[in-house]
Amino acid sequence: MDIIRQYIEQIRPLDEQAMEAAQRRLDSLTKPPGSLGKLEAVARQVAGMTGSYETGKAGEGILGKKAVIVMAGDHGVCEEGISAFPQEVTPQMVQNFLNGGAAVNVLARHAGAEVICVDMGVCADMDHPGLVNRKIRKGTSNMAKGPAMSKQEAAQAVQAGFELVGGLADQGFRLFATGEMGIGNTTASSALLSVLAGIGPDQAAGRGTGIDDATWQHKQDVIRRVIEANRPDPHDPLDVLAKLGGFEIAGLVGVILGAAARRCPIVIDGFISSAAALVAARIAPLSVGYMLASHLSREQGHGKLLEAIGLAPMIHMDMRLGEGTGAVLCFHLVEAAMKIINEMATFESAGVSKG
Ligand SMILES: Cc1cc2ncn([C@H]3O[C@H](COP(=O)(O)O)[C@@H](O)[C@H]3O)c2cc1C
Ligand SMILES: O=C(O)c1cccnc1
Repeated sequence: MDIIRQYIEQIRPLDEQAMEAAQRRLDSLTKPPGSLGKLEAVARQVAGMTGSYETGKAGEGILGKKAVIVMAGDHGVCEEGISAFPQEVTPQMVQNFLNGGAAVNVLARHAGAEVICVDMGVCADMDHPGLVNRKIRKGTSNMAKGPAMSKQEAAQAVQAGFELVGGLADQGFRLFATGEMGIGNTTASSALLSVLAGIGPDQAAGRGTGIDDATWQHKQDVIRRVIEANRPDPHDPLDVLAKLGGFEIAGLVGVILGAAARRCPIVIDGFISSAAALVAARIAPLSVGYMLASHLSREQGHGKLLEAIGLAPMIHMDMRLGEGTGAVLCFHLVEAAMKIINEMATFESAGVSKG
């Protein structure tokens, strides 16, 4: 797909000089070298993304405005009985996001971030002034019987996410998080992990919204059937995404690539967001430099997913919700890291003796 090739070409490696300057600055601050651990690593990485550690001039936040992009879509594979909740919860939760009552809304308000809610393929007619409509189709096809999406639909969803982030960057947004809503999407994400990382469904699939033992075994069988029915090519990430993904997952792939193309940090949420991140990493390996993994979800397989991308999570909070909740929580840490590198006194300015 030509458009995706163009996106890949827009993603540049991290700026090594800016990272070295950040490291020198970190080592000049009034603390033993390296003593702020991952906060220092985050500050250095963000400097590599943006080209300088000297942020804070943008006004709204130390990096600029911040947004969590919550993409929603339904999944045909729900017909197979793989979730503890019915499909109508997807549009009901979208309404909840729009009313400001979901967990991600509360945490986004706490972090001073906007929630951008996007209909990528919800199985209902949604009409609300606050909802971004990028609906590809009302729900994917049942991937236990054939491809979830056509390759063209998957590319269209990636394009929607990429363009959305570009538009937000034009409005001064500089720090992004991924979020999603879609009953059944842990099944799609587990199937993506299984094929892209070569892990059996018994290791790749977790309990999602909280299924019992029998349903968990059944979910693994469904994933085996899904892979058998589609035979995706593990070396063709767009093929895997189209056959086993979802509209919201494909949209998030575009969001991640779009943030990387704009040299903005993209904080990755839990299991489903990380499945999108793995697809993005396989499409454009340089995009990994712009990713910050937020938390380690309780969902089985999340650790392996992050390992396959080469990311380490910032926090362990025993969360397993999605929506972008863990990622938004980590906005505080990313901003804290940038404040440390910009605002701390140096040994010289504070007159503190070096060791
Ligand atoms: C009320 C409610 C709110 C949610 N917010 C996120 N999810 C999470 O659960 C779903 C995935 O789990 P599964 O694959 O088992 O269906 C996704 O929508 C995910 O975002 C929710 C689920 C529910 C029930
Ligand atoms: O980690 C997640 O994102 C997750 C886990 C279970 C259910 N929904 C989301």
